[in-house]
Amino acid sequence: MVLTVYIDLLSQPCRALYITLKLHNVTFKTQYISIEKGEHRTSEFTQNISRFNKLPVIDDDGFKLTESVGILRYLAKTKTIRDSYYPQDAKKQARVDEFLEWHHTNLRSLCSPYFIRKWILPKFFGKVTPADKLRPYFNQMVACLDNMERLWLNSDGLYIIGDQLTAADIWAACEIEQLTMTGYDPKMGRPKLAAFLERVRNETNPYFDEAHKEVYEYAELDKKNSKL
Ligand SMILES: N[C@@H](CCC(=O)N[C@@H](CS)C(=O)NCC(=O)O)C(=O)O
Repeated sequence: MVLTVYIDLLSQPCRALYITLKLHNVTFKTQYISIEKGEHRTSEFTQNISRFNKLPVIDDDGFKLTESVGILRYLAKTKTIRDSYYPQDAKKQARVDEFLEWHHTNLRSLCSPYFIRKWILPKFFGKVTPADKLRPYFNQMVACLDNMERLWLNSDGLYIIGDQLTAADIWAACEIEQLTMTGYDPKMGRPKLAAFLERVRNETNPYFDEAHKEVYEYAELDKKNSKL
């Protein structure tokens, strides 16, 4: 049975997984689930797909798995994933994992709270967070992006780890790119981050743009609306 992937491309880990699969020519069937419409919270989803009610989820011939990084590691063992992308050598793999772990407790934990309050809650649920309540979330996102610039992109390498694209770059770029939907430009004042994002996009296109189609459309729309 062909690998089935349950995703919503407005979700960062879903985009990272989608790009990974496309980059490696893995055959898969996409099952789009709308988080906005609550399709991940139906009893059918809970019973048959995932009790965690989160995306992405894969179903590989009846083997269902959640957590994008866990899925990446499973794919690296069961499909043809380039060694440079998720290396099998213990030390090289540990470097990619080092970033992926940092990502979850930093980029994701410190940037998405602002993204959720500034964009998701008003857009989909009509819940507006007052500016003074938003400020601490904004500040923690800015500090985290500064750390990305200062701590991870401070070497002469082209990517987060050396000169070759790894999964770390995709997980990072997908997280950072979505912040543009809030009207904030993460590249501004961060030249290394700007060059990095451009490089990742160029290296992985057309898949990066395919995955980010809705993100770009919303970012453009919000830019226009904020000018009105
Ligand atoms: N750590 C998980 C995160 C999964 C996650 O939080 N997915 C979000 C979308 S980005 C989701 O499904 N949210 C739906 C909800 O919480 O209701 C991963 O990397 O896969």
